[in-house]
Amino acid sequence: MAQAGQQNLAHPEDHRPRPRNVTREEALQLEGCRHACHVMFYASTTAKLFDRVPIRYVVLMMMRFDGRLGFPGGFVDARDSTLEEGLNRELLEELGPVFNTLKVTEKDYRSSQVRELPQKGVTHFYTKELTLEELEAIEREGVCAKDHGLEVMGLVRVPLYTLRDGFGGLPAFLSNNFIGNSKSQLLYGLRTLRLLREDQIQDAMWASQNT
Ligand SMILES: O=c1[nH]cnc2c1ncn2[C@@H]1O[C@H](COP(=O)(O)OP(=O)(O)O)[C@@H](O)[C@H]1O
Repeated sequence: MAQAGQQNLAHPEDHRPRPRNVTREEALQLEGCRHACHVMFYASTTAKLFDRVPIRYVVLMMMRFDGRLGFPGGFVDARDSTLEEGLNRELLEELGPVFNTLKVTEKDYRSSQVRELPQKGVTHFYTKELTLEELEAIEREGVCAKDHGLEVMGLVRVPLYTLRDGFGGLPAFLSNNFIGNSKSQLLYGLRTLRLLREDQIQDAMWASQNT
């Protein structure tokens, strides 16, 4: 799986080592590091905001217990025989009973990144397209999940449009605080799945940083 395109968004004056892309096989051979898996669920929609602005895709992230945005998922541990088993276990805890039947599989795997600090760890990223009905079932049943109101404060939809003021929508969303490399994973997902064009992504990033 090609790994190009997932960029590290560290501040230019931040001299900490950047996370680096590795293949799944390389990642699994690394010793002494924890593995975490996260997934971006998305679904296409014909809905329009104010009957005018096409939503195009519903992309799910979540507000975490620490006030930062991230994707559903978490650490894989010794209980789990595969990365996907660990991810599906986390999804059941965070998002609830839908994940007794809906499963993320190896074919949904997209990329892995290793970071050295504060401690060595690997984050594996998955994307999975759902029907709008499946995605809405996750949103509805999420309130019944074990972690709801604790580790998960709520699911949020990522606005992919930019409003006429040039900031509302995706640029404003990108100005939030994101956990780890989840912002870079979001942009990577939007880019590689072609949910947005490259110029739309660049414009939104520019507006987010300069407005
Ligand atoms: O959406 C994400 N993308 C990438 N890394 C993340 C994301 N959410 C959390 N992390 C990182 O993954 C690791 C596991 O955190 P998380 O809070 O998901 O696990 P847990 O629920 O098992 O405690 C931490 O190092 C955290 O910084």
